[in-house]
Amino acid sequence: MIHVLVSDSMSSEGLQPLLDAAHINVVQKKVEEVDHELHLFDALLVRSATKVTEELFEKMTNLKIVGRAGVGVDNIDIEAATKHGVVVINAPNGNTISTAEHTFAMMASLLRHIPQANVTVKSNEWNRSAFVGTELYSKSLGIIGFGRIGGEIAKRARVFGMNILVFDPFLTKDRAEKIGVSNCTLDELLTNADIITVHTPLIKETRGILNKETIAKTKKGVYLLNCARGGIIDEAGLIHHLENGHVAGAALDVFEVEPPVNNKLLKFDNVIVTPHLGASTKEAQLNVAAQVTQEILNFLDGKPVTSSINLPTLTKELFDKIQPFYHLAKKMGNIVSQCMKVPVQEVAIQYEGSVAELETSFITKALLSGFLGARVDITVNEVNAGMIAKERGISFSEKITSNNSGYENLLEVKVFGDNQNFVLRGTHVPHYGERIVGINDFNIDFYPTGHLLYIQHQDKPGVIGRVGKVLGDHEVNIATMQVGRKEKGGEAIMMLAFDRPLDDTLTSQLAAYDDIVSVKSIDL
Ligand SMILES: NC(=O)C1=CN([C@@H]2O[C@H](COP(=O)(O)OP(=O)(O)OC[C@H]3O[C@@H](n4cnc5c(N)ncnc54)[C@H](O)[C@@H]3O)[C@@H](O)[C@H]2O)C=CC1
Ligand SMILES: O=C(O)C(=O)COP(=O)(O)O
Repeated sequence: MIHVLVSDSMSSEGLQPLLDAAHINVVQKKVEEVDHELHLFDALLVRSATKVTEELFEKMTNLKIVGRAGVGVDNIDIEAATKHGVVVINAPNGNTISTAEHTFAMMASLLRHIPQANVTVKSNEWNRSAFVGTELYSKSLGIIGFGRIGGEIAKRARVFGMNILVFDPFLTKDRAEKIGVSNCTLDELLTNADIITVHTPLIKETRGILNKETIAKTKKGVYLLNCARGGIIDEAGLIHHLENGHVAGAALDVFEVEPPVNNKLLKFDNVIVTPHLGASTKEAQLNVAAQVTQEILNFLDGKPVTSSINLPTLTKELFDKIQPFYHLAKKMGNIVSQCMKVPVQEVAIQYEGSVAELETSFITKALLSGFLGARVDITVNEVNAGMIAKERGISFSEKITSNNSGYENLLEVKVFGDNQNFVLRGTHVPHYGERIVGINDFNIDFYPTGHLLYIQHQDKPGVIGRVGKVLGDHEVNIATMQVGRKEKGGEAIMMLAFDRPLDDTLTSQLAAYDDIVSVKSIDL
């Protein structure tokens, strides 16, 4: 008998195939209610309420798979799941429409003061002049984060006669053209939008993307919406601009702390709120429950799953052989992604030497997952990297070459982006480890780990000394340093490694020097 625990409320229609399976025992109870039987369960199904922690994995010793009936997996400790050998799956597109519709409903409500007016009429007031609204028609809607939900909102906004401004650094020209929107810079969006809505994942780059400083750049009287994740709009910054009257109103479905406790935002008349209801429709709940149910059934049946977000199931023998290249490829993808912060159309990987005899498709996916990992909400891995690349309009290819560049094995990745290409070469030396041996046309040799600084500069006396002095003046210790050049006095590169991350002011200071062409900080 297989035991499945469903610990958050879920559509029973969606769960039906699991409930019908004779060999599966489904228990619909909260984790706390089955504390003494946790070791029995093979599968766990959750929404956002259950916190799937390391401690829970330790108690659920028989657990093989966690299914998240929704998109965000921030309530699941993915690293712990992977460590415990538990596959985590989600339902990435089951609630897209519902969340887009909820955002739209919030936008209309905000501009027409519907929640506030509703309260007064029910309190026997009839004050029409207090609730004069604003039309959506011909207003500019700024969408920050143009993935599944952002794209659906744009379609609806167009029908309402709105102008659409999009900011998404990873949106390719092709996809933008297909949907009929044009990408702009964040500043262009901030200064031109009448209404701004955020639909990015909550990651380092997007936490507080709207804050005291960025909101100050918006039009006076701007409306702001967050139906993605609490923290993408910095709550303190929003409060500041509500108090000074710069922001005309805000609609929030999500909060930095949920449920909100003593949150000042709830005190503003021009802030309307819902309790994280984006995905709460019958349809979305049926979709997400049915999707994870099917995936769990496939998985328990030994069939492949399509929306796994952590490690795939690999035989140990195969994994042992490709493990060194897996780690190298992942880091190479990550380095390229951090050096190419522009939309990318193509990733081409080439294998040379002994690595070409292994399961290269898996290594290609590892490289892609390293590349995409910094750009999307869900944890990208070898299982879903190809699918996500395709969704983002990024094509990828792999080629085995008979070239002999002198290395026992060599991986080369070429990335083609908007007006910019990048080439990185890496090798794995047994008993010595991973090495990056080439960047664009330059030969170099460094260990890809920790905090790195990649500097393109002119090969002139004093440049290296100046870099050393700036870092020294800031008490930054250089752990290792490699330089490469093509010809005397021409273009050159430096790769420096540090024991701690560098702050942005330091990289900007270095980038300002005449003979320094670019400075990119890389964290692995
Ligand atoms: N309120 C609710 O109940 C729900 C909230 N969500 C949240 O909505 C968010 C978006 O979901 P999807 O559209 O399905 O995800 P998605 O992954 O399809 O789209 C996210 C987009 O954000 C972009 N992005 C990444 N970093 C960025 C940056 N620094 N600046 C601007 N754009 C950036 C990505 O390129 C991508 O296009 C997720 O965080 C999800 O958790 C999702 C469903 C329901
Ligand atoms: O899918 C998501 O990311 C959501 O935020 C929806 O969360 P929920 O399942 O409604 O608790």
